[in-house]
Amino acid sequence: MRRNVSDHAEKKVVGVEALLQLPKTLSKPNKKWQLAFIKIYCSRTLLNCAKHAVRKQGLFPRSLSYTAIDLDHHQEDEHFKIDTETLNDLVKNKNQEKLESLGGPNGLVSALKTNTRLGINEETEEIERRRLTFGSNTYTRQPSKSLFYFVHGLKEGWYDGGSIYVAVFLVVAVSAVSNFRQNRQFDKLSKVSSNIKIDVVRNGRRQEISIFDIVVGDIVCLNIGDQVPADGVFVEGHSLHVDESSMTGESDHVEVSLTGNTFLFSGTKIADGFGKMTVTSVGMNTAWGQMMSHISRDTNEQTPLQTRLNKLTSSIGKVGLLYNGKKTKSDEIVNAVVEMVAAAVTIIVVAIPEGLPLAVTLTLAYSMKRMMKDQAMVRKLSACETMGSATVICTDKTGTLTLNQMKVTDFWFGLESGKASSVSQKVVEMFHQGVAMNTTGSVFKAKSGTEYEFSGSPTEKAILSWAVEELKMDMEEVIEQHDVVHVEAFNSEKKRSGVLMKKKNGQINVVHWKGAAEKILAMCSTFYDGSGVVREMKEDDMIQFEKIIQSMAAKSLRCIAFAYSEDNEDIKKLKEENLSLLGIVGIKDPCRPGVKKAVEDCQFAGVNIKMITGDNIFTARAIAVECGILTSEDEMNSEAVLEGEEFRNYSQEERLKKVERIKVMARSSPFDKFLMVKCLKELGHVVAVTGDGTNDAPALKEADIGLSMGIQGTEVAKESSDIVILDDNFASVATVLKWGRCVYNNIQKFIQFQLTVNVAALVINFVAAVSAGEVPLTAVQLLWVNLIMDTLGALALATEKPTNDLMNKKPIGRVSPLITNIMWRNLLAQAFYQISVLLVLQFRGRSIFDVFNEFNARSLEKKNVFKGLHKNRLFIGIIVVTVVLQVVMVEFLKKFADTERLNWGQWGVCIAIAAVSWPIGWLVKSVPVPERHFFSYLKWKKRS
Ligand SMILES: Nc1ncnc2c1ncn2[C@@H]1O[C@H](COP(=O)(O)OP(=O)(O)OP(=O)(O)O)[C@@H](O)[C@H]1O
Ligand SMILES: [Ca+2]
Repeated sequence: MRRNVSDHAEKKVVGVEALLQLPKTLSKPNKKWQLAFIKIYCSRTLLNCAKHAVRKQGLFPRSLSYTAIDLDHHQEDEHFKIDTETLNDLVKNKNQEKLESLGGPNGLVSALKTNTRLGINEETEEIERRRLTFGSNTYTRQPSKSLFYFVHGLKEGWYDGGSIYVAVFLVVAVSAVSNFRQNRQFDKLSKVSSNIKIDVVRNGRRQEISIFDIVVGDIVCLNIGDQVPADGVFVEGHSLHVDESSMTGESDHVEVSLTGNTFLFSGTKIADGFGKMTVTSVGMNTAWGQMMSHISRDTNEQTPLQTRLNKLTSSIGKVGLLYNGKKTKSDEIVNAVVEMVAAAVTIIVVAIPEGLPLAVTLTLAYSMKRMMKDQAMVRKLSACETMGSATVICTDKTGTLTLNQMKVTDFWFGLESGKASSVSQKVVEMFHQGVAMNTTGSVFKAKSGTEYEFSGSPTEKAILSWAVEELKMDMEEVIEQHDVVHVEAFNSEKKRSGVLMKKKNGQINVVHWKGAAEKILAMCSTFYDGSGVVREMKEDDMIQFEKIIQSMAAKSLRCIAFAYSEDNEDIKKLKEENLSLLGIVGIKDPCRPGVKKAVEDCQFAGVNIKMITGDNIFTARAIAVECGILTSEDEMNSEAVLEGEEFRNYSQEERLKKVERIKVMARSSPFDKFLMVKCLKELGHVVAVTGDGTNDAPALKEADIGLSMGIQGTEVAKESSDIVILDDNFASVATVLKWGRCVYNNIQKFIQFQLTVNVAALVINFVAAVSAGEVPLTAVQLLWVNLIMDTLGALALATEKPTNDLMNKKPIGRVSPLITNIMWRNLLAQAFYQISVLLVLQFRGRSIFDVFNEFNARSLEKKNVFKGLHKNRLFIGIIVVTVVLQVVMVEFLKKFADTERLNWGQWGVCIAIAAVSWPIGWLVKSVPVPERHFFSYLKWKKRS
C-alpha cells in the first residue's frame, strides 16, 4: 500500500519535471502563463497525493512537508452527561453496547435531560444551549452553480466567421441566464419544500415546529407517513416500521422497538405504526446531512416534449444534410469547395430550428414561476406539460374534496341515539378506555387556560374532542390507570386500530377496537345497550345497526364503531371476533367550498373525475353527489359506484372493461388506488392523481401526474408527487390543468411560428442553390433569424397567459401529434406566401415577416389574433425590440450582416407585403382541415 502511494506521487513528479523544461522560443507573457499553469498544476498534484494518502488511513508520505494536526474539539457542556461525538457514534454506527452502557433508551433520555412524556423545557435559553452544544438541524448544501456554469455550447455554435460571434454569443447568454434562473428557482423551491413541520413534545405540550428548530433531546412524535427529522433513539410506541430505502436503497421495512432495533435515521420514513423518539444528532452530524451536502440537484432533466423536440430538430437537420449531399455530387471542381462548405453550413443552419428546445425551456420555466403564484409548486418540470393532456383525474376524498376539519355530530350507544347524560356510567367508562388508550392523538390543557388542545390525525382529533367535551373524559387519568400490552396501529389497509391492555395491578385482559363501522360490526356477536346491559346480536339487530350506519353515511358522515372484549386468560394477540359493540359515532367532514365549481370546470374541459376513497361506500356516494362527481344520471348506472374489494377481485379483462364507467370507488386500500390508475393508463388515458395521505402514495407515483396537498399532506405523499398544491384545494387542480394546456398550446404556437420560417428559408435556399448555384440568404442572416428573432419570438409566445377557452376543448390525450393539421395548414400557407414573395422580389428584409407572423401565431385557430393583446405587455415589448433590431441590422450593419440599406419607399413596400400575411392567416383559418393526421395518409409509421 505504502509503495502504491509513493509510486503515484513519483509518477506525477516526473510529469512535472518534463513540464518545467520550458521551450526557449516562448515569448515573455507566454512564459509567465506557462509558469502560472505549472504552479497550479503542481499544487494540485501535491494536494491530490495528500488526499490519496489520507484516504488510506495512516499512510502519509513522509517526503511531503505536511504536518497533521489532530484537532480535537470537545466542547462539552457540563450540563449534559454526554457529548456530541458519543451521540453521533451511537446512532450512526448502531452502537447497541454504548446504548446499554448508558442505561438503554431511558438512560439516554435522562442523560439528555429530557423526559419521554413531557419533552424538553421550552425556554429559549434551554433551546439555545442545546443548539450551541449539539448544533442545529440545518444542512449546508452545495453552493448554487454560478451563472458561468451554464455558459457552455460556445464552441458548438462556431459555424462561420467572426460575425456569427455576436449572434451565437447572444443566444448562449440568453440560454445561460434562463438556465441559471431556473436553477435558482429550484433552489428556492427546495428550501420551501424542505421546511417540514414536525410534531414534538415540549413542556408536556405536543406542538408543531419547523424541522430546522429541532434540537438534541427533543421528543419527536412519529406517525405513518412522517419523515424522521434527525437521528435518534426510539423511546416509546408500537409496531413502528421504518422505510429506510432513502438511506440503504433497500425497500423492506425495518421494525423499531424497545427490545430490538432502537435506532432511527434522519431522512427515513415511517411506514407503519406510531411512536416517539429522542433526538441524538442533528443537521450535519447525521448521515443524511452529510449525504445532502454532497448532492446537488440536477435540473437538466429533459421533459418528454423536449426529448421529442430534440428528435425533431435532429431529423430536420438530417433532411438539410441530405439534399446538401446531392448538391456535392453536381459540383465537380475543387475551387467550388469553399463555396460549397459555406452553402452546406447555411443550409444546415436553416434546417435546424435552433430555438425550439430553448423555447420549451423558457415556456416551462416561466409557467413554473407563475403557477407558484396560483398555489401550485412544481416539483418536476415535465408535470406542467403532461398535465395539459390529462384525460382523467382520480382524487381521494378526505382532505382533498373535504376540509379535513372533522367533528363528531351523531352518536349511538347500542341502538339508542344520543345524549351522553342518559347513558350508564359503565358504558361511558368503557368509552373512556377505548378512546384514551386506543389513539395516536393527544390532549393538552395548559394549567392556566381552560381550552383543550387536541393533536393527531383529523379523525383522532374529532373523537378525542368528542370524548373530552361530551363524555367528560380525563385522558391523563385513564392512561395512568392502565398498562398497554400490545397495540395494532391504524393503517389504510385494515382501517381499524386496536389495543390489548390491563388495568394496573389487574388480571383481566381488555381489548378495544375502533375503526370503519361496518368492519367492526362484522367482528361483534353481542352489543351493549345504553343502560350497560350486554345483549346478544340477533340478525334483526345486525340489520338495525347496518341501517344506522347507512343513514349516518347518507348524511355524508364518516362512521367509526367501537368494540370491546374481556378475557381472563393471558392472551398475546388481540381477539378479532365475538366482540361486544359499544357504539358508533358519525363524523362530519364538510365539503370544501368551490370544489363543485372546480369539478364542473374539469368535466367541461372533457376531463373525467373519479373519486377513490378509503371511506364507507355511502359516505363516499353522498360526498360525490355533493361535489358533482356523481350526477343523478350516474346514480342510475349501477356500475358507477363500487367498493375496492370488488374491483380487486375482478379479472384483468373485466377491470379494463369496467374501469371507465366507475365514478366512485369506496373502501379502497392503497393497492386498489394504484390498480385503478394502472388500468386507466393501460387504456391510454393520461391520468392525474390527487391525494394527501400515505395511502395515496403508490397511486401518486404510478400516475402520469401526481398532485399532493401541501398543508395536510404527509411527507411520503409529497415526495411521491410531481406537483404540490399549496392551499390543499381541489380548485387549484383545475388551475393546474389550465396551466398545463396553456404550456402545451404556447409551445405549439411557437413551433408553428418557427417552422414557417424554416420551411420558407429552406425552400428558397434549395431553389436558389439548384437554379443559380448560390444561396441568397447567408449564414449570418439565417443565424440572425434563427437565433435572435426566434429566441425573442419564443419569449414572446411563451409568456401568453392561460385563457378560459383553453378549458373548452377536449383533452389532447396521449396520442395526438405535436404538430396538428391546423398547424400544418397555417404553417404551409404562410411559408408558401413568403416563398413566392421572396422568389419574385429577391430582397432581403425578410424577417419583417416574422413580426407579423408572430401575431398570427398567437392563436392557432381563432381568427382574431389581436384579442387580449393589451394584457401581454411583454409580447408587445418584444415585438418592439424585434423591430428595432431588424431596422438596425438592415440599416447600419451592412458589412456585418451583408444586408442592403433600404429607402423609405422600400421599407413601405416591405411592410405592406408582410402585412398581407395577416389577411392570409385570417383566410387560411377558415379552411377546414380533416380530423385525421396528414401523415397518417402517407402511412408513415411512428417510431415512438
Ligand atoms: N384513527 C383511526 N382509527 C380508526 N379508524 C380510522 C381512523 N382513521 C380513519 N379510520 C377509518 O378508516 C377509514 C379511512 O381509511 P383511509 O385512511 O384508507 O382513508 P382516508 O385517507 O381517510 O380517506 P381518503 O382515501 O378519501 O383520503 C375511515 O373511513 C374510518 O372508518
Ligand atoms: Ca386522504
